[in-house]
Amino acid sequence: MSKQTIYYTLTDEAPALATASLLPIFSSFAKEADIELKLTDISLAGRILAAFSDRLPEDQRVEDGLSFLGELTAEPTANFIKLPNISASIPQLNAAIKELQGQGYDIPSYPEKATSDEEKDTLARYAKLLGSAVNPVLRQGNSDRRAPAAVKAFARKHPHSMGEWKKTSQTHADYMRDGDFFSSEQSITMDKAQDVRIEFVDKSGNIELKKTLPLLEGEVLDGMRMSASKLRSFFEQSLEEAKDAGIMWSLHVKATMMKVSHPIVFGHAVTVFYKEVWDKFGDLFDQIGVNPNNGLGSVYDKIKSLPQSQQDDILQAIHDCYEHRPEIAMVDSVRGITNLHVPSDVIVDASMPAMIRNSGKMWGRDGKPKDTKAVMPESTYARIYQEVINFCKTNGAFDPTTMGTVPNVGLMAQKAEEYGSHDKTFEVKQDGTMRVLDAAGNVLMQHDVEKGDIWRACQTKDAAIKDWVKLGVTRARNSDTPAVFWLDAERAHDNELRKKVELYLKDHDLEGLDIRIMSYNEAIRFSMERIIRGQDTISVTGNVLRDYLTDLFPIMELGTSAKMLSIVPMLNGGGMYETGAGGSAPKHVQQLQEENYLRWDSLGEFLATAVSFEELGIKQGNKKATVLAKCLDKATGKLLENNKSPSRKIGDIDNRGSHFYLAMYWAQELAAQSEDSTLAQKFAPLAKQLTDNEATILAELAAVQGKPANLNGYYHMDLEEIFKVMRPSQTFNAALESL
Ligand SMILES: NC(=O)C1=CN([C@@H]2O[C@H](COP(=O)(O)OP(=O)(O)OC[C@H]3O[C@@H](n4cnc5c(N)ncnc54)[C@H](OP(=O)(O)O)[C@@H]3O)[C@@H](O)[C@H]2O)C=CC1
Ligand SMILES: O=C(O)CCC(=O)C(=O)O
Ligand SMILES: [Mg+2]
Repeated sequence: MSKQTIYYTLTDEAPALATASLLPIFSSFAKEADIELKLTDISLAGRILAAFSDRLPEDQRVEDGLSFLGELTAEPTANFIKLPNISASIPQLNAAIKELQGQGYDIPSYPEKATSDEEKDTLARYAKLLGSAVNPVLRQGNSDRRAPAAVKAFARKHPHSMGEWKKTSQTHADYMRDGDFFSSEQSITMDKAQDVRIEFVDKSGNIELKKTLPLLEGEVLDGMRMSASKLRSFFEQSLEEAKDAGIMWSLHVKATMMKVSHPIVFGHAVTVFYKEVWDKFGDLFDQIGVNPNNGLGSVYDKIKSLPQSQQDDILQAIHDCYEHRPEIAMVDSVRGITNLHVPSDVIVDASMPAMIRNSGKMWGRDGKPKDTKAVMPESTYARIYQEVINFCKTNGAFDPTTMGTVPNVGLMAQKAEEYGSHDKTFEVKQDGTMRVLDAAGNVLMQHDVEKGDIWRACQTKDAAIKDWVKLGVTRARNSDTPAVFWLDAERAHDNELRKKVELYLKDHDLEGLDIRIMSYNEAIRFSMERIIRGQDTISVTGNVLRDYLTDLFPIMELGTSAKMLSIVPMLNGGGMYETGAGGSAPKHVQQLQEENYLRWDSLGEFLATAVSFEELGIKQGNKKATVLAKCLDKATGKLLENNKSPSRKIGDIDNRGSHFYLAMYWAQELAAQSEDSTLAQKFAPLAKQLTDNEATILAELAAVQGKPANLNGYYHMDLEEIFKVMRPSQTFNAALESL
């Protein structure tokens, strides 16, 4: 049998660090089944260098890992393990560029404004790297995320803490009642393949072509607009209400996944909250390049070039705003980082569940948890959070020891819905009309717009929808669990989808299955009523709800979405196995740098890798891979059973310690199994070596804790250095090498 390849991604922050310890273990074990794990760089820094490869000297060029993997998604044998990566906001991108320049890479800075051709080219290259730039390329299939039985059993036995909910809690979700995308959405299904045109028509009738879109037969196209003036009034009103009620105010957007629309929304929040600052210094800010869409951090950054007295005036004006505004939720109260500092700091999918788990409280300036008005302007999805809050107020906090589970089947293939919307999202420059015309010139949809409004289109391909329906039914069948399609009767887009869902469900044997279609509020209530009775309900949702629900429920059920199994069965037959459903945990890197302790839990990597091996067994007949997979799953179960996951605090076993236990249990399982005697013989000595040296290895791992660790970079860490930092046990390393 020829060698089979699994591509293991090198990403950013905590997952990249964990990779330095874990990949050598996976590779050593995999080679016994003729499997090679190839590290492929899709980190933010790697993507920046690849984008400017042509401008760099030979020895500084790097492979374009993302394009490589992107092309490979078309192959039926594609098998990737993807760890979470940074979906960069502009401040993150700038920091990464600065770091690379400091390391001697002659790459251009991010241009604030692009006038020359060269600047335009630079901006276009960086635009491709911004926000959610990796996932839509690699996720060439729909999403299947769930908590495996062993993980669920562990959470029931060792529950994480849950903050108590009081009926008197004043926390609530707030969203626009009018003027948002929800209230203006229009949607059509194409009856034939054709190019449609997106145009802007000004008040004098001049037409500007914004974009031509080639659409396929059966493709669903949506158009919607958010009114800037209504958004601003909404923010103002929400601030006044929070002030009057004496509660905090917090903003939750997803500036990375909705990388064009949400930074603009975020920018409006900044300029409404700090209105007086912008009234007074707006012109100056324009001159020095302050961009509110990049947060208040942009002000602090840009004013450094001004004389001290002027800086003091600006800082005073910012301070004065706090006098009449409600208290603002903090990202880091010790460092004074507010909710409005950086658009990527408060990501709705992770921040809302964290708040709900924490008695509905966010952190105040004094570091104390407080009730908050959680503002998510777009009402489409924000309403579900109010349902959860109401539910917790009535029923108390969820109980991880008894609650059921809500796995998700999410529509995201072929850049479905918001994933593909970025190049069709426009901030309107003057009053007029945005419209979409078919090839014959008929108007398919149109919206009256005003200067500053955000207009966007989304497209969803028929093949993606068909596959999503199939995946939903398959999951319902395989897990014998009711499945709910979350389709809102009030949404134009969902009504188009509903017709297809009803049609495609007929392709499947539904005998004995419980499959329903419900609006969002109904669906979440139904799922929560069941969950507190220990019952499971599959949510079959669109792309944004996929993102939101796969943090929301896992964070209640398991404490973190890092413990999810997250699979992308690709439309062309390959598979991508993602690790967990959360992000790259920047806080964890800080802890490692300060005290050489990494609390990242690699459970997601363990689960994903087992499925990746399992697939090689099924699709390529690699029997040894099947045995590796089974034993890895058993080892993961044992690791959970014996509580060998990393703890949060120094002194215990961290990420590296948990990897050692995984390797030891895995080797023990392989030595003990009888399906493949060659593997059993091969792993018996390793199992013995690791078991005999457990105390020595743990001592070697513990010895490095407590001192700062140097990574020679944050975005572009020194790989050799991180392998050294993450593999400090010579005894363990030698044992692996002896295989
Ligand atoms: N799939 C992807 O590629 C995704 C990428 N991202 C990116 O990740 C970055 C950070 O996003 P952010 O919103 O802060 O969300 P994160 O999920 O990275 O962090 C939130 C918190 O979740 C906990 N956490 C997450 N993963 C783990 C893990 N494996 N082990 C232990 N704890 C974990 C940590 O909490 P605690 O410290 O309390 O233990 C962490 O501080 C952003 O750049 C974002 O774009 C975000 C989502 C998905
Ligand atoms: O693509 C992204 O930016 C984030 C994705 C994410 O949060 C998720 O898939 O859960
Ligand atoms: Mg998410």
